[in-house]
Amino acid sequence: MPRSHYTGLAGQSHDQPAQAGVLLVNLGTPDAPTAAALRPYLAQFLGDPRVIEYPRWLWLMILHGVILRTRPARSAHAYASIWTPEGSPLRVGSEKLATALQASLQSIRPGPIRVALAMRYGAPSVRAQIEQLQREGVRRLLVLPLYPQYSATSTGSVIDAVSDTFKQLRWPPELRIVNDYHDDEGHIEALALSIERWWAAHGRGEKLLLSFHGIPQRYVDAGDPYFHQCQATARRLGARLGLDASQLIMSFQSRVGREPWLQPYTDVTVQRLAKDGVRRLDVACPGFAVDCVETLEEIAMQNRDFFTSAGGEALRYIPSLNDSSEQVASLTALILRHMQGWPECAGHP
Ligand SMILES: C=CC1=C(C)c2cc3[nH]c(cc4nc(cc5[nH]c(cc1n2)c(C)c5CCC(=O)O)C(CCC(=O)O)=C4C)c(C)c3C=C
Ligand SMILES: [Fe+2]
Ligand SMILES: [Fe+2]
Repeated sequence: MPRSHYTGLAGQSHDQPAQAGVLLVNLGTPDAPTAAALRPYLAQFLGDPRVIEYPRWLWLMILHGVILRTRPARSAHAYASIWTPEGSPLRVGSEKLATALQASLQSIRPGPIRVALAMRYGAPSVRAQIEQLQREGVRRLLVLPLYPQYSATSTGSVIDAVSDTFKQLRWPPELRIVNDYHDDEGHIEALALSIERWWAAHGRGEKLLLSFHGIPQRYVDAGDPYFHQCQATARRLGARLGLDASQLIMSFQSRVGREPWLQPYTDVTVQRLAKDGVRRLDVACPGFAVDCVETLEEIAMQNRDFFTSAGGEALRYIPSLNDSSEQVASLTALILRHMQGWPECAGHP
């Protein structure tokens, strides 16, 4: 008999109690802060047509012929400066968040909700984790991409990975996917509380800069709602913190390549603020659920240096929500709300 095309669970009892599962998905990260580990990671990430919308064959030639010869070594340097004894901050932080959410859901709905974590690029893959959840009896699945703002390059690509997996399953679970949570009440409150907690411990700077990951302007022109959602998050967070337009600034970081990305750029903005006389600048990155190379190196090191070199005194980075009690509470509520109507999750917390 030929091996079946579809992944099933041969031999598994079909009457085990149904479970609900939550699959958290973050971007992924290299296995080590070395050029050798960066190369396959960047090849998969930058080879994703959702991330680079460019004529396919031409881009693959540039990627493999030019970019993967130079960028891995440069990126490895950035990763080396933030690597921890436990590994990459993005992996460690995402795993801690998953563990904390499992415990939190367990205390409210003992038994039927399982939490797993997948990486869009690298391991554990979306496919491997969905198959694992199925083996554990999950018949209803909520996918929660750890991106508060929807972009086709981030959330859209997670949806691709889930869709590709589902095509291969003999008996896929019932599915829901969180598209974004950029203006979720509980999420805005969690951001505000964590910034206020940080201010209570460290004092307040003159201005608060909210730096989001950038994407090419062309994608927004083509209909990506990302810019609009970043603006909405910034506006709601600013209102909740009682900041006016002169105290709250928004910018976009991590530009790659030559075409225009969303503006204003973070590096240009921090230098302008220093030249305008701002001495103490607070920076938060509400688009990142968990701290990573983009926050810990690009903001807290690179942009801090840009700011002080241009005459500023101190750029203070306010950490992402990570596995804080604020984030665990807001995501627990978000998960239970999205699972409403599923028998495993009946009732309210
Ligand atoms: C070149 C195109 C890129 C697009 C478009 C893009 C969108 C995008 N990215 C994130 C979140 C993260 N990106 C991270 C790292 C990172 N991003 C790009 C490129 C694009 N991102 C590169 C090349 C890298 C690797 C690091 C480097 O070489 O500079 C990370 C951190 C990963 C880590 O391991 O710490 C995150 C998180 C979002 C949310 C997004 C679209 C909205
Ligand atoms: Fe990125
Ligand atoms: Fe970066």
